[in-house]
Amino acid sequence: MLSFYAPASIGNFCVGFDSLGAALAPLDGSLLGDVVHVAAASQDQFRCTGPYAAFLSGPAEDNLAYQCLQHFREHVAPTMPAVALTLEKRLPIGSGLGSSACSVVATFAALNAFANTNLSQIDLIELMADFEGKVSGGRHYDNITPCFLGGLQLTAELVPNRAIAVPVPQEWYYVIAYPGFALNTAKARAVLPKQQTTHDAVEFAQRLSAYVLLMQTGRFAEALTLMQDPIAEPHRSALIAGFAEAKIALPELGADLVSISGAGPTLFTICQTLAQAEQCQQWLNQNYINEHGFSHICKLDNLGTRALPEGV
Ligand SMILES: Nc1ncnc2c1ncn2[C@@H]1O[C@H](COP(=O)(O)OP(=O)(O)OP(=O)(O)O)[C@@H](O)[C@H]1O
Ligand SMILES: N[C@@H](CCO)C(=O)O
Repeated sequence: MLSFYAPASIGNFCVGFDSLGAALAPLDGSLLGDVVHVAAASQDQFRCTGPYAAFLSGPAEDNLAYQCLQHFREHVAPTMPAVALTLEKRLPIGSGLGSSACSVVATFAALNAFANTNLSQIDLIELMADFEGKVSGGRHYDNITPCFLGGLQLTAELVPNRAIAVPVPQEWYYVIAYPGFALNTAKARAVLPKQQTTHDAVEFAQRLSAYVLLMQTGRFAEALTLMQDPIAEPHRSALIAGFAEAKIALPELGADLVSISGAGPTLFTICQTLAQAEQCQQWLNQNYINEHGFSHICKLDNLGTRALPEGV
């Protein structure tokens, strides 16, 4: 049996709407992402298990992982032997942590390995983005590529190989807090303005290009000062109960940045020390998350999607 883990990710990474994303690795070593198991079988079978499987209790046809299996069988590897595919759904749906991307990426990575198809990086990313785009109300790569490749990725159709890794400082800690309620990505995209003024478009390009160049040259403190999101945050914060309060409270506890992870409602902070990250996490546990929510202090996951040793 093959088992593939695909990590959660922060879409947009504040400055790069639809263009920048980072994969997450909790400090405590827990698996914050989905796992897909593939084993040989007498005929194709699909199962969804795990803590969030109950939120995908409809027919298999509605599950992205099953749709990816069907597509792979019909269009990529028709001669692949029959498989039993199990999605271990470990991330909440509509979380802003790239939950749908995790299922899609883990499934295609596992099937690509099982069938020895050796698809190129571009072909795999394109397949993954097709399926992510089906449910999220727009085609974007900023969960798919960090989830697949790890690290912080500048990612778009026009980027060579769809992704370029951007360096990050070792010192940054990322506190993520999922408040315990869902926000559908398509709904969070629908509240955004359909057009930007020339001034706003130019400013977005200036901010993102300066940010990436500063990160690339190790000028991390200056890069951090550019982390603002005029594109999505002003329109989405009203959809996320408690976000405005957190944006005020957390900088006083040492957060250098408070922003929305992907389409929300998960929030993330950047802190320079573990002590500051712990203070922010404590505040978020007390003030932002309900009984269904959770928080983690993370570093970036530099491995991306990978095979797990048997028995994990
Ligand atoms: N395996 C799956 N994982 C997640 N969502 C799935 C899956 N299969 C089907 N879906 C459906 O896809 C939709 C995903 O919604 P949405 O894009 O808001 O979630 P998300 O991926 O968690 O968001 P985000 O990318 O902001 O983290 C839901 O309607 C959900 O029912
Ligand atoms: N870039 C996407 C990420 C979705 O998680 C958005 O903000 O809509």
